[in-house]
Amino acid sequence: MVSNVILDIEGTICPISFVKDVLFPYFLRQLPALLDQYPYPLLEDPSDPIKTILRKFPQDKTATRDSLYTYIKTLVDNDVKDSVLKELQGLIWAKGYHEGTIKAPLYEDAIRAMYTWSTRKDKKVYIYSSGSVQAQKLLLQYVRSINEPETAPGKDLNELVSGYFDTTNAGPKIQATSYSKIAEKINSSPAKCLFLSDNPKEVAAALEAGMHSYIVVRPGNAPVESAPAAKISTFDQLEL
Ligand SMILES: CSCCC(=O)C(=O)COP(=O)(O)O
Ligand SMILES: [Mg+2]
Repeated sequence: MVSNVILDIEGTICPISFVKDVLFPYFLRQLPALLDQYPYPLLEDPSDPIKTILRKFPQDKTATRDSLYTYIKTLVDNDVKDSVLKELQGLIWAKGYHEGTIKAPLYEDAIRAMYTWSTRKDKKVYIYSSGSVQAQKLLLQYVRSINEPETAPGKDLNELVSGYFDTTNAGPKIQATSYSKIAEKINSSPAKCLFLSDNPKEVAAALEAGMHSYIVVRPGNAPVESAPAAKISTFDQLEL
């Protein structure tokens, strides 16, 4: 029996287009002004959280403002799941979410299932995304159903989630050991966990760790050629 449902975010509970067309462009618009406020090379300053993150990028990239900008932009343009980039993005997106500029459109079946599972005594919902834990919490704090207008009042779904995992606290999403670690952290055997993701490599890693897993197919996702597991197109197909 499945006791823990672990959800990927992009391409699973929300469209990839929200990340590519809303979140990434918002981040890139804020980036020049953010980098302009510092002298280079970046020196240590524990009192400044942004500078502290920027200094985690490779030292040769932080030598000048332009080399740092080019490096970060290249990571974003290539959708590199770099943990320092993800930490920085979480910090920048916070402004957009809190100001009301950004609201995350979630698939209606995903919202419904999260409510249903989290209110059952025998189920818990977790998140595992390449986005930082801070970015995950923000995204779930400002949610609208994908079928509602952008002006719809936001819902906060964080109370439905029992824990958040990213590449920093669990490890890379395409490695089986990350899923074993998550199971251990939530005091569960992998056999009692179900992982849902759009990425077949992530699904293969979860299966290797002994979890149940399905590939989630949503409009706009990359076509899945060789599938390591069955595909679902809505969470309504799951009988848990
Ligand atoms: C949750 S933060 C925004 C999405 C993001 O940056 C990302 O890399 C999502 O990757 P996922 O593992 O959820 O497919
Ligand atoms: Mg995904």
